[in-house]
Amino acid sequence: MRWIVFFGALIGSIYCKGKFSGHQVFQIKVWDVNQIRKLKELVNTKNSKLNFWKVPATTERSVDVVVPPASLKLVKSFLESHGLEYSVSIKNLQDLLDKEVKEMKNNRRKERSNGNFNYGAYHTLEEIYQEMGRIASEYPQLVCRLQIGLSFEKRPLYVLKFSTGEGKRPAIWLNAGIHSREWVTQATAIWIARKIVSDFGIEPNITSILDEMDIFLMPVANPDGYVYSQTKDRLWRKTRSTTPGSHCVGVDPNRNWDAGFYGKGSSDDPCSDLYHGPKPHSEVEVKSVMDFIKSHGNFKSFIDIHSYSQLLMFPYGYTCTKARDFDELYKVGKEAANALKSLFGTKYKVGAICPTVYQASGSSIDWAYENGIKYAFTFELRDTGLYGFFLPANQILPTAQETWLALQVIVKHVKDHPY
Ligand SMILES: CC(C)C[C@H](C(=O)O)[C@H](C)S
Ligand SMILES: [Zn+2]
Repeated sequence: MRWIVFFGALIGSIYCKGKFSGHQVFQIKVWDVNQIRKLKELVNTKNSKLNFWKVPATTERSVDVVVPPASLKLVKSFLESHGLEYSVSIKNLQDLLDKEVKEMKNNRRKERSNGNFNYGAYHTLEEIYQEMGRIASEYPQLVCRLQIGLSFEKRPLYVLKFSTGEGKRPAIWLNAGIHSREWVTQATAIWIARKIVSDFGIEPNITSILDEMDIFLMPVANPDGYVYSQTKDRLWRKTRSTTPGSHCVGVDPNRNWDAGFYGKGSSDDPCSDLYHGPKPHSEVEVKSVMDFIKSHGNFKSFIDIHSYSQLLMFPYGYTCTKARDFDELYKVGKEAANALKSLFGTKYKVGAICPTVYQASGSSIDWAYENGIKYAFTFELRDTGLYGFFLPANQILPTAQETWLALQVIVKHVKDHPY
């Protein structure tokens, strides 16, 4: 009898095993270009089922890769045989996932009983959309929740507009969650929404900015992907659109913009996480933002919030040629990174995308910059790989608070340097 129970439990555990059970994250040090070349071989190993969170790019940047249990031996011998130093930053990815799920469930119970939105927790799309609606209804003179379209799976694309005036005033676009698995970005964005309404009229900086400019904030730029990352695959990055002739789903919404589209640093393989899509703005989530910004016609800044690596970057990504405003953007970026660091000492690297990380074609800020929006920046929030996309919820508030300091530097510079 006991054997049956044992096998039942074993099978049960196999079928109930989490998707990431036994998956480890290796952080690989890269010291020279030869090692980068070697690691690129690993990236291109078909069916290795490796999920690269940070791809081999520069010698200043470690490579983070999720290794499934079946590939642990192979990867370790590959690294050791090529003299590549590595550490195991996450011993069992499933443990972090289980913790996240448990914390979200506990938090949901608390919020249902006390009716408050806990900004230090991760939320579902529905909860974030509800909080956006609540903020708009609490401060109707200052903010409204706009719908700029529907996602591929017909979910609303909501934006909060903060404005104290009429017409098409000079405006700033704050984008978050374009890559669904980067959960700290959606959480940071909804915290910023609450911060703006709480501080307006009290804190001089945001008050003076909103006296002259409008802010548009989109906490979840890829809602379908976000729901999928919460219900099916925590590491989902792309949209959920289907590609005729391919069994693979989704387009990388940060390779789908019409700026260097199709170029190096994107992929034409629908199964790649960097798939640029069949044409520029093929993704309704991207086209809706582009159409809104173009029809408005008076945006002066576009800031796209991602995670992770602690970087503050500006154009270009599709080429390593310097942008004409390189010096000014670098200076503003450095000031913003210093402001961020002043709170908890969190260090950010500042630079143009291509030389700082890798060539990335079709990115949002390259499109913005090439369409006359000079102050275009991409943030990569915490951390540098200890937790990566699984940043614990207890780091949401400090991340949001420090990021807000940096954003205020940028937005104040935009206000003080009209063009
Ligand atoms: C502009 C690029 C380098 C940003 C990056 C990406 O889209 O790969 C995100 C941080 S995931
Ligand atoms: Zn991203």
